[in-house]
Amino acid sequence: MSKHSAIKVKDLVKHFGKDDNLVRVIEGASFEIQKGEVVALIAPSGAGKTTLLMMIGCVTEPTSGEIWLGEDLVYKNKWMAKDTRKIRREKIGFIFQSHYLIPFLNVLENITLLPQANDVSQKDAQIKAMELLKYLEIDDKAHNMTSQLSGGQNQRVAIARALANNPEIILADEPTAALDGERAVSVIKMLKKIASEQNVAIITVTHDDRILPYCDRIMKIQDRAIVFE
Ligand SMILES: Nc1ncnc2c1ncn2[C@@H]1O[C@H](COP(=O)(O)OP(=O)(O)OP(=O)(O)O)[C@@H](O)[C@H]1O
Repeated sequence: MSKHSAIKVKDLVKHFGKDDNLVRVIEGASFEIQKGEVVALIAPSGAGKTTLLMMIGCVTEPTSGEIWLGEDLVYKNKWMAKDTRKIRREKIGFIFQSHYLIPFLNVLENITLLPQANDVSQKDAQIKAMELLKYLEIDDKAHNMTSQLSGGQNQRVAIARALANNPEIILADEPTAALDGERAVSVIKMLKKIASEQNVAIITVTHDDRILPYCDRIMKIQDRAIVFE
């Protein structure tokens, strides 16, 4: 396991159902993603992009194989840790197509909710949240309700929320799908900056050709295996 590796997947298999209802989604996928890399994951609908992301994110249990996150073997034919939620909280930030911000909380409260649930004090959570909002250039919106923000601004808040626990890995599922061209590019540029400045590995599922030039590598699911372009 290299020191620079953020994600390593070996012989990963995922099937849903069995017998007549067996769906083979991933068959023997192996790949490695380095810290600081932004990788686009592209494949046709139903090919298994979300399933792959959710296995790496310790949400969906694989059928077999190995998953390493940094130096930790988190899955080897079974979850290796008793508490997969803890791994998720400590190592991973998720960003989705719909930002899933809570409409009746302001921007700052949305970002500090999870760290506070993880026993970070309100003061420390707010200091970190303000740092992130400054970094993402929306600190002037800290006390606004999310309903008062544009789609692109809300997606930045969702990025700040994903970063609030200092994750080693960000998993993004079509983070720019709801945005127009300029805002989509601004969000991917932001992710690229985070990856290189904070040494975070980012996998982003996308159907959006506009963001591919900003990614370091393009990963595809082809014949149930992973290939790089
Ligand atoms: N819980 C489940 N039970 C059974 N089959 C499932 C389940 N979740 C996903 N699948 C199947 O696994 C395959 C991959 O689904 P997945 O959602 O990962 O694809 P995707 O590439 O993300 O698709 P899209 O681009 O449409 O979001 C599909 O055939 C889907 O029907």
